[in-house]
Amino acid sequence: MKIKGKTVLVTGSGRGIGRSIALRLAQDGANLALVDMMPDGISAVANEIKALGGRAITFTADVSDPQQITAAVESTVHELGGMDIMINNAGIALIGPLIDTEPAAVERVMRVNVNGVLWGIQAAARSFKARSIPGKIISGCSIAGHEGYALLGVYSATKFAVRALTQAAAKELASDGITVNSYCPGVVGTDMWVEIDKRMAEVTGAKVGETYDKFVNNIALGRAQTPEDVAAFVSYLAGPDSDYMTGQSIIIDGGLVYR
Ligand SMILES: NC(=O)C1=CN([C@@H]2O[C@H](COP(=O)(O)OP(=O)(O)OC[C@H]3O[C@@H](n4cnc5c(N)ncnc54)[C@H](O)[C@@H]3O)[C@@H](O)[C@H]2O)C=CC1
Ligand SMILES: CC(=O)C(C)=O
Repeated sequence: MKIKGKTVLVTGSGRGIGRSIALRLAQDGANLALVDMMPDGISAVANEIKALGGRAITFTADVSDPQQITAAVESTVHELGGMDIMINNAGIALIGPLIDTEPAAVERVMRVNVNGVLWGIQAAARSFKARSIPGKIISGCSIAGHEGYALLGVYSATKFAVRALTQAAAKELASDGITVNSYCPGVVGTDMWVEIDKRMAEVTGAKVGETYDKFVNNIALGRAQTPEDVAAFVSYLAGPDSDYMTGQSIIIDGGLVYR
């Protein structure tokens, strides 16, 4: 209950990792603003939070549009009486060989994974500074932000960029008492990995399920990561025990990438 009474905005919280983060932080006592491009998921998650006795509001917004994400932050402050923690979780995958990658596909993944995180950092930092509060900004990175993966090359580049933004924002915002960190999961069994596995099968000729199994078999702890594993770490990043940490993109992957 270390974040009881705090207000948290989580992007991409209609399913997968974002949904688990929202539920975990609601259990920790936070009020939630749920943001996603798809309205149905966040509305279901809001109902789950309310059933737990928590408070949640929803905004359908595209993180790649700075106006939409700024509006979501401002409405959260207005409707919930504040916003203390921003979680830039929304992201999309792009799977395929670099030599075949089309400009439009690169632009799309950059707009969501890189620009989306930048606009989220910007909107949150402006809001924290305007209200003179020591907020926390937490973004979704990946093991692919520490190692470039074959057939996930552009996606990996976007996650390296998230690490760079995390470091630069931490340096720029430290004097305002704002901390900026990222979480770097490994192989989490969400819809994103269903898509990665399916597309990898199309590109490499592997059977459906084979690529996922190959990745999971390399995890030292012997199992795929659950969204709840990620949410437990984000709970630490959102709480006061991480107050002295800033500029870090921390791997939590069950033992797959060692840095
Ligand atoms: N699944 C995995 O193994 C890993 C995922 N990650 C990262 O964690 C984050 C969440 O991943 P998952 O939950 O697996 O993905 P997911 O695909 O299951 O869920 C992503 C959510 O984000 C929303 N979203 C996508 N684009 C959006 C946009 N432009 N604006 C607003 N919402 C948008 C989707 O509607 C969806 O609800 C992503 O940043 C991903 O790159 C990092 C490492 C591993
Ligand atoms: C989706 C993702 O980030 C990986 C490396 O699995």
